[in-house]
Amino acid sequence: MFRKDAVKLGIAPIGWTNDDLPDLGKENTFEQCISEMALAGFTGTEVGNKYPRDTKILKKALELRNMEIASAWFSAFLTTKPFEETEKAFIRHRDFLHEMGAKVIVVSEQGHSVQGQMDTPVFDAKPHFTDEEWKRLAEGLDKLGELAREKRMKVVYHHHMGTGVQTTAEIGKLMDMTDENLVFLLYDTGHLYLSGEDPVEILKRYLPRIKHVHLKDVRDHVAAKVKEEKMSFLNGVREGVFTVPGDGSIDFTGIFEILANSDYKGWLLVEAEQDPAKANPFEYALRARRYIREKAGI
Ligand SMILES: O=C1C[C@@H](O)[C@H](O)[C@@H](O)C1=O
Ligand SMILES: [Co+2]
Repeated sequence: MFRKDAVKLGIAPIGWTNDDLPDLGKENTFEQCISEMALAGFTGTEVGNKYPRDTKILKKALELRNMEIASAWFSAFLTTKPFEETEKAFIRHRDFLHEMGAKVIVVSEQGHSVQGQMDTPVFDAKPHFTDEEWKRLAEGLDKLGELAREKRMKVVYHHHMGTGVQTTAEIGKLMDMTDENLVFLLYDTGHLYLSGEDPVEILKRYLPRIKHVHLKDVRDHVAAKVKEEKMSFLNGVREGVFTVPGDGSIDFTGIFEILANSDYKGWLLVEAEQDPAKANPFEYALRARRYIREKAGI
């Protein structure tokens, strides 16, 4: 059983409006999105591009609904651009999140990433970093980790389909090459399962370094189609490869048990990008909330 004060439940706006596929949910407003999140029983969210960037306005809208900001995605380009470019953008992002009260900063290396390319087959064309790129990535992440620590925050690295840090071996290499006190891991069930990794094994292995969790489920039959038809990551999303926990093929029982019996403290954040015209986001948020109550007892 989870300790009541250990975890908070959040949900990402990506089921309502998808920043990577802006036509998905373009009709859904920021207010509708956060109101439905709160109504479904969540108290936190990540930041989508419809959210106001003025922290006063954003805080007020969230406070009215008893919601808070858990974190927000940051794209790093440590392998392909001068460090200073990533550093400058990171500091702006960090300060915004700090002002909003978040404790973790989601970072993903987007150098050579194919996750945003509409026609690149995600299973065939993921990048592989050279030794030099690994070094730049690890050293850069340590520096971002130090910048986060200045504000008593943590960098949580997001392994991701279509990027250079996707597989078990790549996650292991990143964990080995970075400072365990500066760079932490974001555990995203959907990306691990879709990639063919064992989510339970990764959870057990890196538990002390996991400081943020994305709960995402995968529809097996769509995943098979994405592979066979050489679809891109985004076309896979459009096709419905991801869904909310309990609606796909991942059994979350063991995952919840391991987290509940560990020292994990932080967010469990449902993140299920799919077409809101096919999967009503409010309805799916309610389903996710019910599943978490049944399986995790919270
Ligand atoms: O955390 C995430 C943020 C999204 O932009 C991304 O593409 C999604 O798959 C994800 O896991
Ligand atoms: Co995620």
